[in-house]
Amino acid sequence: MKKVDVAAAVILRPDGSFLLGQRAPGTFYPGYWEFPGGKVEPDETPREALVRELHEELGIAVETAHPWIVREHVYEHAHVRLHFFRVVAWHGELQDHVHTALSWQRADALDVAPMLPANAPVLKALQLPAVYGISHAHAIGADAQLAALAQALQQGLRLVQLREAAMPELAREGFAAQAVALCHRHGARVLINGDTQLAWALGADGVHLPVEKLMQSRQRPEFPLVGASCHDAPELARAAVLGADFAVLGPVQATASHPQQPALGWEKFARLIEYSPLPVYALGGMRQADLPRALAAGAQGIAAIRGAWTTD
Ligand SMILES: Nc1nc2c([nH]c(=O)n2[C@@H]2O[C@H](COP(=O)(O)OP(=O)(O)OP(=O)(O)O)[C@@H](O)[C@H]2O)c(=O)[nH]1
Repeated sequence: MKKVDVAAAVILRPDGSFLLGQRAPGTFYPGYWEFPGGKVEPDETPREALVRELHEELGIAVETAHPWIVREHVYEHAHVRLHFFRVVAWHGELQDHVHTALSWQRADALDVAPMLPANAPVLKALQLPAVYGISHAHAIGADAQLAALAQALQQGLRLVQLREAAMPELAREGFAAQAVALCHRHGARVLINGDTQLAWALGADGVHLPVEKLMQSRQRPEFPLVGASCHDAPELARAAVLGADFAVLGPVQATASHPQQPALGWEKFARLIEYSPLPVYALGGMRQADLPRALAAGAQGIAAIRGAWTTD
């Protein structure tokens, strides 16, 4: 079956809600909900199609659209390749010309159904925040890390990785137990790097797979959330095949924590994730100030070790 490229828009409001449209009678999957968008014409880029479709369908002019994930799905009528964009700025009054209804929705509290079958993983990706904080208690000490974690959670951090393979086992378990409890008190999700058993024992939300574990795993670990560390295209492909929820790719810039790894730079980062079905965080020397750059490159956001903690 021929592949059909489609541009799809996650039109986001500052409160995190996004727009869905209900497909009209007489189309494929009538009554199903979808992200606004449509087919890419032969002479268009996906971005150009996005701008045209949103103008035609909704009467709005796109100001800022970040490329995001690309997902393929085989329907009875077509093999579609959906190029998702996150539209964060636009102007004009919303006037729907093609749907039965429009609705602003939140990924964690969807109250319209059914969604088009290709879109379930997209809703899961929409629940990921822009910043992924990675602990380094082994370097700064457990108490300092817990204090920094508490402060970052207070300031809105919602996704955390405990990356403490370098800590002695007992100390690591004690630290992780406190950190998991602290994250959960703040409604943040927390993943344990590399240690499935510890993640189970502590009731963590998932595991984060270091590269060796990613390449060895035959099956997705059974957790609500699975992340994976990647440095190149084969590793990103492996994370997608395994069914991870997101990947971390780096180092984008040279860092003190990984001086031996050559930096990718933003251009190569953007090229590597151009067709990624998974959301990807940029890692390596990242600070809050790098977030706009990361989003423009197509990232989910930034993953930071030093840059996530304000008190070290
Ligand atoms: N716009 C949009 N299309 C989606 C989404 N998810 C998804 O699988 N699709 C598929 O991508 C294609 C979108 O094409 P379209 O909206 O331009 O065309 P259509 O099938 O409604 O009819 P058409 O042949 O009259 O253009 C459809 O096959 C649709 O099922 C989504 O979230 N938004």
